[in-house]
Amino acid sequence: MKFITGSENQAKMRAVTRMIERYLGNRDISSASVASGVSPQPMSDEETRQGAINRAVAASALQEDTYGIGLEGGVRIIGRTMYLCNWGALATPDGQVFTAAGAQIPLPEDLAAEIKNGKELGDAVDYYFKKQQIRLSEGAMGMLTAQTVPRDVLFEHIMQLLIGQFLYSKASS
Ligand SMILES: O=P(O)(O)OP(=O)(O)OP(=O)(O)OC[C@H]1O[C@@H](n2cnc3c(O)ncnc32)[C@H](O)[C@@H]1O
Ligand SMILES: [Mg+2]
Repeated sequence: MKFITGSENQAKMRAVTRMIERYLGNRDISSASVASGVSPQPMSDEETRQGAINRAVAASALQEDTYGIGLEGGVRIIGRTMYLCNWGALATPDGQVFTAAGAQIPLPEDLAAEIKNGKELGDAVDYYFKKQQIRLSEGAMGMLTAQTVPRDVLFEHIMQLLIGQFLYSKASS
């Protein structure tokens, strides 16, 4: 079983590697930058989910007999509140695609306003917290939860949901 993650982001790679090793054992896992096919800053659950699916399918297509993983971050608005949203997808070599979403929390109003003005969340978060490259470490989720849920842990949960559905489908087929 060979896996390619459709991103070079270290927070995503940490989550993928840890969860595959935990549930599927020692596997060949690599990463490659692939197109998400959606905007750099997805603005809805639909768009974020599609980005994850596109990355997973593109990563799976890079090599023969390879599973592709796509993880995508975005925001979505409910009423007057903007929430962080994250989606993941696992594409199998035979064309199945599993999807799962992560937990969501509201963004502070100032941060939401920056994103509504066209700023990417990654840049807006660095500016807001006066820190560099937060998206590669604890992420907005980690900063806004006093580090109780850093970005890699959020992605680990999504990976558990993807691997779990995959194992269930294999067991029940
Ligand atoms: O290299 P890739 O895989 O593209 O990783 P990324 O950090 O850009 O992550 P996404 O494209 O999945 O996320 C879309 C945008 O939202 C930002 N983002 C998403 N979740 C974030 C988080 O928890 N903390 C900081 N930025 C986040 C991210 O930096 C992008 O600007
Ligand atoms: Mg990106």
